[in-house]
Amino acid sequence: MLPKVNFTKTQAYKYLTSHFLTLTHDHTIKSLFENDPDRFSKFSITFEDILFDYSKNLVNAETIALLIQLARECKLDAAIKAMYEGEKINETENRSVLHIALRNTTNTPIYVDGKDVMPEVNAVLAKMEKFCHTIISGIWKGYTGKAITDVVNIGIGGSDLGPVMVTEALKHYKNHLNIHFISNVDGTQLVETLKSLNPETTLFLVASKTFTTQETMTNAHSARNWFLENGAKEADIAKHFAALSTNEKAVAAFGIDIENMFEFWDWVGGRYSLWSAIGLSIALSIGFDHFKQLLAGAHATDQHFKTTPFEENIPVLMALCGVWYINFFNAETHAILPYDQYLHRFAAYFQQGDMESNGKHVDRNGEVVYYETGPVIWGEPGTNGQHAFYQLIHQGTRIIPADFIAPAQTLNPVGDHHRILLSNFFAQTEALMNGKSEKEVRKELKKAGHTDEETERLVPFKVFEGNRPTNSILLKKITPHSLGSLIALYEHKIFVQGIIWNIFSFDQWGVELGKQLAQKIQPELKDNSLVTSHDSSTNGLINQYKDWR
Ligand SMILES: O=P(O)(O)OC[C@H]1O[C@](O)(CO)[C@@H](O)[C@@H]1O
Repeated sequence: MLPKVNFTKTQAYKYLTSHFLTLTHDHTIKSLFENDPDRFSKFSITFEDILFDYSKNLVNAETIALLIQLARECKLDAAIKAMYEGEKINETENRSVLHIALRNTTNTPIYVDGKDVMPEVNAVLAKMEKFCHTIISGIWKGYTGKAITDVVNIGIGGSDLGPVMVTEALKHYKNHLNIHFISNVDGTQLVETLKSLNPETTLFLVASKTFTTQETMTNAHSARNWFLENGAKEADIAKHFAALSTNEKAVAAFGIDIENMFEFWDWVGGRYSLWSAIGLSIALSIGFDHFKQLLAGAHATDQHFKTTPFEENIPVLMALCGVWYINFFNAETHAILPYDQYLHRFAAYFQQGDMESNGKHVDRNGEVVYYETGPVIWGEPGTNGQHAFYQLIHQGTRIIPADFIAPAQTLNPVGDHHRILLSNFFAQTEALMNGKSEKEVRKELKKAGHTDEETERLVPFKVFEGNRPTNSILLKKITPHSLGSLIALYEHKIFVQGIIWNIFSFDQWGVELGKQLAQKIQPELKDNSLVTSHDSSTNGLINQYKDWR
């Protein structure tokens, strides 16, 4: 059982409330640097090939000490232990939460209901490895004797976003196989994807934890129809369809050979499943050795999170800084801004990871909370974001804590590109912190030849308040290992915040209502009869749709 502490009732929260007033009145981030030449070394941590710099936050040593006291009062250490020991901390679904077991490369036993899960984890990994070898090498033949050239992952949510994000992030390491993803039930994605494919050389991976998700099953059935309508027979399905699931019965009912099923378990949350059989498209794309490196990178973070004192623990500090801004500064969103094109789906991935986990308004006692919980997560790769939405981060009315992520080494050295990219990465966090004062603006305008009158007119628009908080995460290079570590840092950050906020981070009841209503509306769309069973807006929209279709 997880501890159930209301963090707003702790001593630390009380202290933080008064500390907030003194710190925000007396300091800016800029002044914190001016007053402490060692600030960077005090507020940054190097872990393997990742430098986490949180010095450009509105925190001092006292803030961090109080936030850590808060974590202790919320019994974070007991919660971490409970997760790592396989306790059923997903209490509303009565499940353990063990994505850490999927990448437990040191193979220490982890027990669920008294049974070590590692033999099963290793058996599936071995099966995946063998499968990857036969597909990538071309030993596996399609129904006309040709090798597989294209792999289509059919899944949605956690059965899509992780594989999409990682295959994109590790594109540099990919082999000859073309990997495609179909997630949306909008037939457009299916039709556009299948257009370029040859059934003789295409492998479909039907990725669904439950194997009941409507979008995925609809797409999987349509893909099977396409396969059969284009020359293949029922008996050929075994050579072209595999399933990644926990639900053997439903996989068999769909007609997929159980030999081609890659299993995982109910203790793997959908949005934490890229490390499981759900990662098969990743392993096929980059090869199994690279996939193992991805797991090893995540395992290294798991060890860091489990064994490092909170003062030096990156996910703990990421989480606590987030709590500081959300619960004391009323920050509503958190931006993830990777200065690396390969990470272009990283923010989208953690939209599900974070928002499906911590988008909760009921605490672990079943009480409605009166404090803020999970932030809105958003972001795009820099420098594209700079030319789109950074205006609001620099000069808008809201506080937007942001993570800036960049690799020191590029995988694609071309001319001066990487130097330009990284100079922007460094410049942005500096600009957000320092801003530009009236005095500086005046000097600049005068130097540019503006009259006194013009200068005074323009000054207010050109001032940057600064004092906008950021984390910088500098990686040596994007590798399967470093990416694995980075993803796991964010996963554990989400866990820590869920513990502080006293919410259950591993269920997702909030996605059910819309699904239920869609099931109810679906039969109403069959014919053209007038619909009157809903509110007037929903009726009006449905009836107009019927009129126009
Ligand atoms: O893998 P499944 O069972 O098809 O579920 C897909 C997704 O649907 C959800 O249950 C709800 O969106 C996610 O948590 C999950 O990742």
